Amino acid sequence: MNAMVKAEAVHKSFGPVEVLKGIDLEVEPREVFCIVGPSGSGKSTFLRCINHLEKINAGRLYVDGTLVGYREHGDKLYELRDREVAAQRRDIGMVFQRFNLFPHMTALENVMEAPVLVKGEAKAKAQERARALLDRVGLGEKTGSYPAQLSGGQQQRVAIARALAMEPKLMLFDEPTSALDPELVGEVLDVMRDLAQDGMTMIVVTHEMGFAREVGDSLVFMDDGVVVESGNPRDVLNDPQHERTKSFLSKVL
Ligand SMILES: Nc1ncnc2c1ncn2[C@@H]1O[C@H](COP(=O)(O)OP(=O)(O)OP(=O)(O)O)[C@@H](O)[C@H]1O
Repeated sequence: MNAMVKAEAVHKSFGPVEVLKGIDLEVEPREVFCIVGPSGSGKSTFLRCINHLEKINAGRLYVDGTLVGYREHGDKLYELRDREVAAQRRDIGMVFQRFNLFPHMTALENVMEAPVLVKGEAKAKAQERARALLDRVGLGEKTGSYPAQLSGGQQQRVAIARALAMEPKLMLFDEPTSALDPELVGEVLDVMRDLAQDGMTMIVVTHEMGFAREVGDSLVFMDDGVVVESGNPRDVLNDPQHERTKSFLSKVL
């Protein structure tokens, strides 16, 4: 079986600044793969490369065995057309730190939007699934609410339902709880835990070490654009081997 994500010597620079300096990793299907590390270490940039929001400069990045953003011919790479990129992106759901919901649409409309617009799904069918998804994230009573009428935790749960509406095979979470008031963090982590139990493949950039320890199958510690250390989350968090990991964890644990 293909790895769900495979990174081989992935490099990414912004102008002269090299942010990813050769990332190698593999995420297996159904795995909850956590990425931790200090601010500026390149965690978000790596997720954004998987989801076509950034283009890598060197190396290879695969999702489910398919090269991201390029077609390989011999040892040459050709950029994909927009249509092909859009098709690849459909398989990937992304949840950001800020919920990015459409403010003028209800929770239900936010969740239905992409299946109708992007996949051309019939409205009635999209609506039915959107209701079921909102129910699943505990918001069955809030389908008619606008984002401004919802708490941060509720908005983030709508954002998760919206990503799930496209039936992705991979979910990317970029610090999904770090913009929330502390009392709202748990409700979002509960939804993520539920997704993990359902077998969703998830890459989670997080500072929630409790979640990583409990729910994570693998964890990498990134610093300064490289993977410094990786392994089972319990092992890495309880007994870090590298000085940089030890120093970071001593500040956050
Ligand atoms: N579009 C961009 N243009 C220029 N520099 C960028 C761009 N995006 C990110 N960077 C830089 O890349 C570096 C890594 O940023 P990134 O957001 O990936 O780190 P991070 O580990 O996710 O940090 P944080 O935990 O603060 O979100 C930072 O120095 C950032 O300023």
